[in-house]
Amino acid sequence: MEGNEMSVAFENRVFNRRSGLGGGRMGCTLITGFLGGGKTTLLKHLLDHRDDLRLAVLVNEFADSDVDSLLLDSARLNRAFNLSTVSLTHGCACCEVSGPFRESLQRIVDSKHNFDCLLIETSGLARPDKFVAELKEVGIHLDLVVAVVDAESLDKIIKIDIVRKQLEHVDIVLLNKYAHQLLLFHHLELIISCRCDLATLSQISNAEDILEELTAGAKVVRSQFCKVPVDLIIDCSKLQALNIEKNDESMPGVLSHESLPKMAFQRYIYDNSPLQFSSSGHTSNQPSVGGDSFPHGESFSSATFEAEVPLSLVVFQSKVLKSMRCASSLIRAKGIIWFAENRESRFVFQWSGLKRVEAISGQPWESSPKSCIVLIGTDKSELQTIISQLSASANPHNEVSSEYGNLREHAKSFASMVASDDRFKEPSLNKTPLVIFGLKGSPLRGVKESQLSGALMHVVNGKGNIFLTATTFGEDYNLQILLDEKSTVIDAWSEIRSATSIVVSKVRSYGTCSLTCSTCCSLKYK
Ligand SMILES: Nc1nc2c(ncn2[C@@H]2O[C@H](COP(=O)(O)OP(=O)(O)OP(=O)(O)O)[C@@H](O)[C@H]2O)c(=O)[nH]1
Repeated sequence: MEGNEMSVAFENRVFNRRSGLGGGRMGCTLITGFLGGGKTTLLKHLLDHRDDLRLAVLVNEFADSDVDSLLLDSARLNRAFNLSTVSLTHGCACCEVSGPFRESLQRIVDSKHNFDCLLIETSGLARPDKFVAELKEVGIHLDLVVAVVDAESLDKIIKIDIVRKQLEHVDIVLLNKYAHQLLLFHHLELIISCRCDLATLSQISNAEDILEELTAGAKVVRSQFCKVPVDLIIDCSKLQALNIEKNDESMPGVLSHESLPKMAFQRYIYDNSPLQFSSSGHTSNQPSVGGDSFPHGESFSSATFEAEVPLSLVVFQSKVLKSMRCASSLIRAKGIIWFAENRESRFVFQWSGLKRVEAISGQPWESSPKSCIVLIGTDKSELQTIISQLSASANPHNEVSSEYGNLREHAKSFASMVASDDRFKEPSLNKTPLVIFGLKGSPLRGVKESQLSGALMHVVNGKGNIFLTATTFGEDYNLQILLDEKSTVIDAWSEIRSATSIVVSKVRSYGTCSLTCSTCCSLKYK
């Protein structure tokens, strides 16, 4: 597929139809914000908590890939809610896809589904103003522009021109990756998770100062994982409550489609050995990184890596992550990974904000497994290096490394160290050299295993010396570590232990458990 990927999902629920929220008129919310702030997280939250709202969803991706629909799991949504997906290609939505974008809007307007609200997620590098003009053309009334902002990194990214532009005309800003301390009084569990989250109080107040200056009176709402009331984002009646009037004319439609340079994006498809990369219809033996200079004052490039053979986790953590950490211009990476060491699981890989890295698997493959990773940055050569390392990690013979004998020995001794620490659950080893382990939760204290182990993963991966992946199945949340030849077991264990102390001390500082609970006591939370 060429060009930009935009998907339109139509919810086709024929039961319980109501008239649209705005007295028969379909509402429309535009979700904007820089790369990695949490727009897709907000969309997921809205879809999961929409009750009987009939939503049309339109997602725009900067890169030449449908990775966002993979991350949103639109295949599952389509099946569960009878959604249909339409792909729109070619270019960045704010510049080049006005034709397909308008066609999609028209389909929504003409559809018999009587949608309550259209949600549009712009790409993290899009200016919202062009969308506004297109909406106006097809007669869709824009109710709200919501920006999702990474509270931890706002002071760094605010220097980027597009970030400032995105915030100029918003009604609501979700200052994300933080949860307010007052939640303590509602539910202990939330205060604990907030204390394990990313932004500090000083980063929050700094971000609020920046937003006050830039957004001219937008309502700023602190959030964690974008967990805000759905009607804040969707219910048009909220507009009155917030005293916000959206006038389409207030958004400057300054971008002229014709005057903008054409944006070309390339994708790389790993096609077995010898390496072949195809990019926008042309094939080359040399990987090269796509993306022209960005027409909004910054120069961003994107590259997509795809492989239909599994990637070696050993190589991924020793080479790919290393090259990502060395790439100072890498801003965002995301995608789905098929690891040779854990073939049944589909890992969602995320690199965002201040180099936060996670790889979490919760679902088996629903179609043929493959990896698809999108990279966005400002230096093409750095993206190229990462692409080369990704290619090197592809395991065309689909075989598990012959070195696994040694790695298994490492795994066994690491597992015995974990087993000796009573803050951890009993570790296990599977047939690959992965050690599966995790922190104990405390149900009486309202501390879930997933919160503690998730926080541990962020602390450890944030430091960058070792790499933890995670698998989730319902309430179960397990971490996984693969100790390759370079990482010594003792160093890895000492790093995990000190990160555990950080995570546990946060719980101890803020928890107020008055129960005599053996789990808490054994976790030393008191
Ligand atoms: N710790 C933490 N992580 C968060 C929070 N909200 C989102 N994330 C993580 O941040 C990463 C990026 O979130 P996305 O929702 O994909 O961000 P996005 O704005 O859609 O990113 P682009 O599509 O690249 O523009 C993911 O790993 C999320 O799980 C939060 O409140 N706290």
